[in-house]
Amino acid sequence: MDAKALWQRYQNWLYFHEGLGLYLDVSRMRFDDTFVDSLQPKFDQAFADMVALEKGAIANPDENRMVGHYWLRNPDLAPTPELTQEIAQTLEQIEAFAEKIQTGAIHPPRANRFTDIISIGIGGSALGPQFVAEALSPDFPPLKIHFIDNTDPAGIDRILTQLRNSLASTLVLVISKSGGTPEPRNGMIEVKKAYAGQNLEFSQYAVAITSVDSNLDKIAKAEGWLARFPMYDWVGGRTSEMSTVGLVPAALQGIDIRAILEGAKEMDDATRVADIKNNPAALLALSWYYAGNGKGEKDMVVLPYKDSLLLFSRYLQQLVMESLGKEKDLDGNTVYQGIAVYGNKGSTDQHAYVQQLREGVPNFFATLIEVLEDRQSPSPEIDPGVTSGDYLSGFLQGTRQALYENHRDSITVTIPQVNPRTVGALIALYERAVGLYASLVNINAYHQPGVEAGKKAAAAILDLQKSVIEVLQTEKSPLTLAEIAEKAGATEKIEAIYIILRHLYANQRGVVLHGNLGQPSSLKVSLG
Ligand SMILES: O=P(O)(O)OC[C@H]1O[C@](O)(CO)[C@@H](O)[C@@H]1O
Repeated sequence: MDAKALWQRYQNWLYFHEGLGLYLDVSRMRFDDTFVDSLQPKFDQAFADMVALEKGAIANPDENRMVGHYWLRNPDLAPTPELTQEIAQTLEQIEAFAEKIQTGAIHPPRANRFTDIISIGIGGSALGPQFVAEALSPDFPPLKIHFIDNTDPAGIDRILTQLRNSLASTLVLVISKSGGTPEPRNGMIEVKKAYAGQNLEFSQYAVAITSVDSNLDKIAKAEGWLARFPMYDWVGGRTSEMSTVGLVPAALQGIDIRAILEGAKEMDDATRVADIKNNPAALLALSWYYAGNGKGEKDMVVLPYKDSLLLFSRYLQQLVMESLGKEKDLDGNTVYQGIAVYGNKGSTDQHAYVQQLREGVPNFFATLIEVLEDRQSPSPEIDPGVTSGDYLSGFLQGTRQALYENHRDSITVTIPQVNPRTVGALIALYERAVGLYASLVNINAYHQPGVEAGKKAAAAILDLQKSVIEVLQTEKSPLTLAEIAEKAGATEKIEAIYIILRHLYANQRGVVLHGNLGQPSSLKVSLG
């Protein structure tokens, strides 16, 4: 396409949201009008599905749940007056709590105010809060947030060591919708022990964000924690940033949560429009469908050209991949759907993997995120008439152009600045795009059956570990792996037993391995 035609295509397809100052450019996705027309019936269905979802249909049939994250930013849309009221009241409670914490009206027993937060949670109970903290937390927040988002002992130690001298003024948020996920549970237990180690009464520092009557909720209630905030079954983990999960940590850091909600609401209004060309989420879904042939054949590389948006790709990874990565469609057919997402930030990645994007295997499409405002103050000149921001902007355009010239497609999302409104709008944009795309490919975007399989397998390994220890406790002489497996009634699990024992041995957990560690059949095992 010559320059003139390309400029025309750019103008034809450019989407602009005036209120948010947000642009979306899909002109560098090479679909033609015939392709767009061919998808119109699927889009008609997708728009209709979305209307039903917003009205409270059971859009997550396997779990028999409504899907209501859109109500969080516009409570009047909730299907019952009770829900509308509950959403509004919870928001007020969050704000009141944050204010009391920040002013010291609620303070820890041995300090006049809280200075830090440990946020314990995983997946949707961590990624949104992490993304928002990185994007929006002020340089000197009223409370500084630290995350424990795994069951890695060294990772937990790192946070607890950093906070060793300020634990007495550190608030702990335990965030888990189900209230039973092992990683946050382990984190909570370890953190609780650390507080006990400093003679601090954990309940006076702890806040639970979880479903009413979950295991976590019961513990928090029984122990009299500082506060409990409800999480709703009609909000999925990966779409929970605008529920208590995201809003409590954000408010505590002094982030304007009403502005996040407002930005999301404005975007929700824009993405409700049943017209592909005038709906930015539909334009994204169309582009994704085009890029991957409706089968996820191309990966989505997300490159925000702004350091504070670094975690956007990680956030999107869960939103997109946990929602769209499905074996079965809604009719039970095996479809193996999904879109792989990765990325960090521009122009940093220019010096890492953009070489492959430009010249290597063409198995992706890029999403470039542009932020118009360089910084909040005037920029010094690096060269005469040129600033660092000009370089960043130039690198973005350069990458977009270089990719296009080599037949690599890209989408560009442009926002005026990174602020609570635009961050809320970005989240809402992608939530809706995922929902629409799921309808286009006829899958349930709101369940995650695959994760359960991994959780079950992990639980089975921990059960096996118990059986192996029991076998070793009843045997006086060292045993081979085969003997242990047989006595544990798990001959087919000998490899897992070897890996369990190697881990216990490496951590001085009372297991001794004699023989060549690299030759499992030579090993004899005993309790030391
Ligand atoms: O908030 P919870 O219930 O601890 O779950 C954490 C995460 O685990 C998952 O259920 C599975 O990975 C995610 O969907 C969820 O965000």
